[in-house]
Amino acid sequence: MTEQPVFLSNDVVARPLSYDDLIPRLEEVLGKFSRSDSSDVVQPVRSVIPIKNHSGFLGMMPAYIAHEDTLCMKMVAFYRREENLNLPSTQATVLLFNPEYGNVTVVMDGTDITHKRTAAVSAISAKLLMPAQSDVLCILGCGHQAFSHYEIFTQLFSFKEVRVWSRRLETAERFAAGVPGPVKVFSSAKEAVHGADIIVTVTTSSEPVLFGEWVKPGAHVAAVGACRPDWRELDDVLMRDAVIYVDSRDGAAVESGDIILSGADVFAELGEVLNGTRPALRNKTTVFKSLGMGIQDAVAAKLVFDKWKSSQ
Ligand SMILES: NC(=O)C1=CN([C@@H]2O[C@H](COP(=O)(O)OP(=O)(O)OC[C@H]3O[C@@H](n4cnc5c(N)ncnc54)[C@H](O)[C@@H]3O)[C@@H](O)[C@H]2O)C=CC1
Ligand SMILES: O=C(O)C1=NCCCC1
Repeated sequence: MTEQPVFLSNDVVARPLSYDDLIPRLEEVLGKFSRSDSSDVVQPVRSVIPIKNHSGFLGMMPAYIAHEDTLCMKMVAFYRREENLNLPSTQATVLLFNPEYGNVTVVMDGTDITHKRTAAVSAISAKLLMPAQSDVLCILGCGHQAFSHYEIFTQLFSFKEVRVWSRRLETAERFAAGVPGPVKVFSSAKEAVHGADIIVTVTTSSEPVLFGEWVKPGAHVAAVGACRPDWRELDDVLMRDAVIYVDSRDGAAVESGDIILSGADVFAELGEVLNGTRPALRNKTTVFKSLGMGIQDAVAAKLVFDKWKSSQ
């Protein structure tokens, strides 16, 4: 009944977690989350405490998915890392519980889960909201999330051009050398963004890095960084002019500086678009403001554990 929990290291977690498995599961759970009549999915807004001495935060992300009886908690520490490139900006651990007894059955490194489920949700937003003809992908920020976003976006879609920019040119050059396909490195974000159909922002910046006046009308932006109420990646012009989609309205109202400080209205949750209760306004400039959700980690962790068990 209360056996010792299994520990799965990041190598073990990363192997079985494929985007092909992840995307349909994420679409399903996002849809359920956004149904007002559904009690199948329980997930409060993340509770976050500051780690004052280290410019960091610790987020607790519990989730319960009743129909598959998955009880999960991710704990994620994240930091503002403008200066110190040798320290990680995000560290996550995922726990799976036995829902009947309440004991922890599995402890997993949450690194790969966090990289892949975040990129997969951005890709879902792009599938729904990017212009029908999307030739140019631009990624601002060249860290871990940039790699996972590059991986899934180039797997799912065909771009004629992939562009990158980061605060430091050498980081962008290292990124370009580390991915399998051709990438154009830019030393200016404005030039990188010019004419792009999809823009992914994956920086640890707390100030805007993307400005509305640079963005091509009709483009889609997946905004992944700036997960604190006083942090920004996007300026007021973009937030005012674009149609804003989020993963969770409740989360966005509490955690997203881009939404709170610009006063922008949220048009829809991604789950509402997946359910067909709100439209995907593909012809307009759209922003998907991602904050991350415990249910996303729960479905990813369940996939990993089921595959691991069947391989034993
Ligand atoms: N929405 C979600 O579900 C999730 C969001 N995140 C957030 O995504 C962002 C990226 O995460 P990682 O790739 O893991 O971080 P990372 O530390 O690996 O990479 C961050 C990148 O941003 C660049 N950068 C830092 N400050 C900048 C500035 N002022 N202007 C432009 N570029 C700057 C760095 O040079 C680096 O290339 C973070 O803000 C993180 O908190 C992370 C996980 C999940
Ligand atoms: O959902 C997550 O995981 C994270 N969200 C925002 C900040 C870092 C991790």
